Amino acid sequence: MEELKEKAILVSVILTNKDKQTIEELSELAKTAGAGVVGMLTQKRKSIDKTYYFGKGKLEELKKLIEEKGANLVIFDNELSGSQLRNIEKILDTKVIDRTNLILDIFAKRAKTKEGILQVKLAQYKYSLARLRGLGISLSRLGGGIGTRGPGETQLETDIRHIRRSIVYIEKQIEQIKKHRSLYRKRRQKNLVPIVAIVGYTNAGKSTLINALTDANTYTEDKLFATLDPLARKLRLSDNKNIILIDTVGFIRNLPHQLIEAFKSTLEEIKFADVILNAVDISQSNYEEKIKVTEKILSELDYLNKPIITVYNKSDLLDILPKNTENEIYISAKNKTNLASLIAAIQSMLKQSCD
Ligand SMILES: Nc1nc2c(ncn2[C@@H]2O[C@H](COP(=O)(O)OP(=O)(O)OP(=O)(O)O)[C@@H](O)[C@H]2O)c(=O)[nH]1
Ligand SMILES: [Mg+2]
Repeated sequence: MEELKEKAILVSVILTNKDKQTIEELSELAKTAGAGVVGMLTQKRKSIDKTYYFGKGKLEELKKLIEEKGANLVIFDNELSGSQLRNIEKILDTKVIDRTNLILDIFAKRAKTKEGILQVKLAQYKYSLARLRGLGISLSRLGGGIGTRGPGETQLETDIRHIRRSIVYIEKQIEQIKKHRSLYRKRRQKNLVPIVAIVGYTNAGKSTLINALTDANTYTEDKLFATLDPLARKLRLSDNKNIILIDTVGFIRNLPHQLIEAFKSTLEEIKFADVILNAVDISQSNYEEKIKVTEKILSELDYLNKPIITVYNKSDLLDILPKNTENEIYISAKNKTNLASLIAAIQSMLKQSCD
């Protein structure tokens, strides 16, 4: 029997001209999370409405669209505050979530290892805490003092306390796992095996590439965030030297900061890389923007000073294959095209960084 899907309407408030393509990505995210997209609504605005995020007229239009399409979920491309979520939900009488929550949900579904699960939980708790705190402020603004201390507020306080305690508990567990991880790393470093980390926008083909280069059987899928946990695989080069290839979680524009925070220990694997491969899906028209997103996240993590090879993947979908340069290699991980050039580029980059 087919799974009963949530029927979602996507809403995007466009504040700048650059925001155009994000609703398509939101649609991919919604599908990855298992929702069916039944409608889309966009609005251009100069500024954000504090109470409803966007205009009230548009909100009425959205309500009609929900009825018309029989939708039971509304997903906002923009990040909403706790009180905005609540206000919109009240008017629409339908579940409302924002992009951050959607991404967190996908991560929660994908997480398999203990560390992955803990990291996602941590991010989700931090997300909830921020939303609840916002509500706390808006509730206390309703007047404060006698009469406003209803059971609702008490419940809110209990919830906040519970979440805070859970956060501390999870952080301790993650710290423990981190220690184990660094032991492994030290052992690897002792063996002086160079590390090559594959990073890049989600769905660029990172896991396919690691599979093509080694006999790893990493999970790949034409969905966003197929990989959450870093996977290390040994690759023996022609000179009989080994390198370690590391697959990493995919990046996305406006990656929720709670997730970057929570996944810092996983992303730390990149810190110990000798060379970074930035995998890019060259078949996408906006691939340059995606390179920038990856570079921005790398720079936020302070890893941009490492030698980087840009690996233009999916070049089988191009009509003409552009020429490789020293740090730009065109490959097809799927067809295993040009992998020898990529390995040669890695070797030469490693040599340079050792000299
Ligand atoms: N045409 C073509 N498709 C490819 C190529 N490499 C990967 N793909 C497809 O692109 C999709 C994503 O591949 P993955 O390897 O899962 O991508 P990823 O970067 O690991 O994605 P996340 O783990 O979600 O961040 C899959 O459907 C692959 O089959 C390629 O060289 N050519
Ligand atoms: Mg992957």
